[in-house]
Formats: sequence, structure tokens, C-alpha cells
Amino acid sequence: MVVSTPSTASPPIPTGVGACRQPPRILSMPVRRSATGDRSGVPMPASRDPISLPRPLTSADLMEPTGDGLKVAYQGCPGAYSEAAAKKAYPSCHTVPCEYFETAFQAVERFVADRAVLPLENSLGGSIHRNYDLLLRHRLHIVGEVRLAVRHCLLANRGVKIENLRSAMSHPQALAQCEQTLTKLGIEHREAVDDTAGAAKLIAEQKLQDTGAVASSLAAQLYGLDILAENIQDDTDNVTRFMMLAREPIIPRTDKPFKTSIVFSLEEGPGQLFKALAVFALRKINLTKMESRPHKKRPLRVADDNCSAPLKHFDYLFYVDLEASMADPNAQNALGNLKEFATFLRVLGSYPTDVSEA
Ligand SMILES: O=C(O)C(=O)Cc1ccccc1
Repeated sequence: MVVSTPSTASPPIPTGVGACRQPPRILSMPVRRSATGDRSGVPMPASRDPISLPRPLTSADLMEPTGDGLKVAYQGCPGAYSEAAAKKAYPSCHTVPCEYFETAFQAVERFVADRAVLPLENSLGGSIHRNYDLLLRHRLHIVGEVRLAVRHCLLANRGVKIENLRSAMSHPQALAQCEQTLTKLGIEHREAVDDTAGAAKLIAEQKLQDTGAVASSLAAQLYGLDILAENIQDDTDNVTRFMMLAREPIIPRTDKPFKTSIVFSLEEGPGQLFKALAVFALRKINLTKMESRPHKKRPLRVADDNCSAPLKHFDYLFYVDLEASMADPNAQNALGNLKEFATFLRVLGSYPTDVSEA
């Protein structure tokens, strides 16, 4: 097998189920870096020096990298929780702050970044629906999940006391997660902004005296704010689940716990959803999450290989997470069966389950 290196892309990450199962025999490995300098854990010699000649790829090289040199795009300012999630997934990555989620997706699509990180659900606030829609409108693949314990702090400019605060500024999810505590502290008004760290930055830059930010302790440090209260979320078990997205899927495995995220739509009619769920129940595949999104009035341009894909109308879209790997024939059969009657089906990704402490 000859490994080819794409001219502009990252080093080759094999695509498709079952690709590269055998340890590859390398005949030649061109010395080339991508425009973004992506190294993704694949050996890339810098010169013809015999000491730095390429070593054969191992299966470890084909796993998700831990992040050395990897660029990970996230929505928000430095100190946002999404950045912490990126660091948890890829400890030695470079994080790339982006103004909007859309920008983070585009950064990966245009090879400016290698991964995007996206918050999808929270143990208190539930699903972040807008981000589910983004997954469908773009062609990125879920390659990992990270569960992050979110501990909110109340931040304010030096010298400001809690009694001086009339307003709390943050991401809407963060404000919702602290609603009762903020009210108990006597803070009446809420101001929603795009991200928690962005609130901290704005309060510091504008030297606001009557507004506090709900954000991380790291944001306090980065923007020179005082921490007036810690752990202000209404529920101590406040966990957010983030997804890691990439241009190419990873090779699913069966030697460790994997999840597979899918989205599908069905014909209208009695029993359709029952039939869809039976596909998994009959094969003893556990579902860890299910979300339905009404779409009757909102046509969707679903990303596929044809960029001029027509708008499609779905009554409902069902997002389901399966406790199964796409490398498992049982899961492949289940999806094959679902495809027979679903009006639309897309596998968003098959990725290792985050079994670490949140
Ligand atoms: O605004 C942030 O810091 C984010 O990363 C989004 C978010 C907001 C609240 C909880 C978890 C993630």
C-alpha cells in the first residue's frame, strides 16, 4: 500500500469503515507539511538526515492524536469553556478562538484549523439545538466527545462588591444554569452575549461597575477580574458535552467503548418512530440520547457531496446516539435496516465514548 499525501490537506487520515485495517507497509513518505503545519501525530521528517528518515506508521499513528501541533477552533474568547473542552480532548493543541460557531466550522473546512469543538448538550439546560442544526448544514464528522464539569464564577472589576451588581452578563446557557443563585444574590437583570469569556472581557474593557460576568476562574485571571463567588451554578453536577469535529471520520474500533451519532427522518404515519427504534431494540443496541427537531416550516439544505443540493423538507429530524461502534456488524445491520424506510439518514460520526471524570 502506498501512502499518498494530499497537496493541501493534513497528513492522511484514512477514511471509511474498514480502511487500513492491516498495518501499512510504507514504500515512500513524501516530506511535506500542510499549509497549516498540521502534524496530527503522523511522522514527518524535516530533512534527509538518516536519523530523521521516516519511520513506518503504526496503528497508534492512525488513532486520534493527543493534539501536538493540532489547531482546534472554538467559538468564543480565550477562557471560554469550549477552549477548556478542546484542551481536555487534545491536551497539547493550539486553540483558535472564533467569533461564531459558523466560523469554527469554516475554519476546519478551509484547513485553517484541524478540529472544531462544539457544545451540544448540558445536564441542566438540555440540548443546544442551534448546534445540532449546524452539524447538518456542514459536512464535518464527529471524531470525539468530551464531558466537562462546568463550574461558574461571578466575576467583576476590582473593588466592585456583589451589592453593587444590578446585572449579570454571560452566554444564555450559563445565565440559565445560575438563574436561582443570581436571583438569591439580588442580581435582577441578565444580559446575554455570545460566550462566557466574552462577557468577562467586555466588563473589563468597559470597566463596568454594575455588571458581573458569569464565567470561568480562568477568564477572571485572563481579563484581570475579581472572583466574587465560586460554584454559582444551581446544580453542582453541571456537565456540558462537547463534540470534536474533523474533515475526515476516524476509523471506528471495537476494542473500546464507542458511540455513534446519527440523524434521520421518517415518513409521517403511526408507528414509524416505533419501527425505527425497534431496529436498535431488536439488536440490543442501547440508545444514550434521542432528540427530535421539528422542521416542517424550515427547509434544510443538508450538506452532501453535491454543493448545490436542493432544499429538503422534513417534518421531524431525529438525532440519536447509539452505544455502538460503526465497526460492529450489528450496528451496521441496524443502520442498513433503518435506511430501508428512513426518508433521510446520515451518520454524524462514530467516536470513542468519554469515560473520564467530567
Ligand atoms: O461560553 C462559553 O464559555 C462556552 O464555551 C459555551 C458554554 C456556555 C455555558 C456552559 C458551557 C459552554
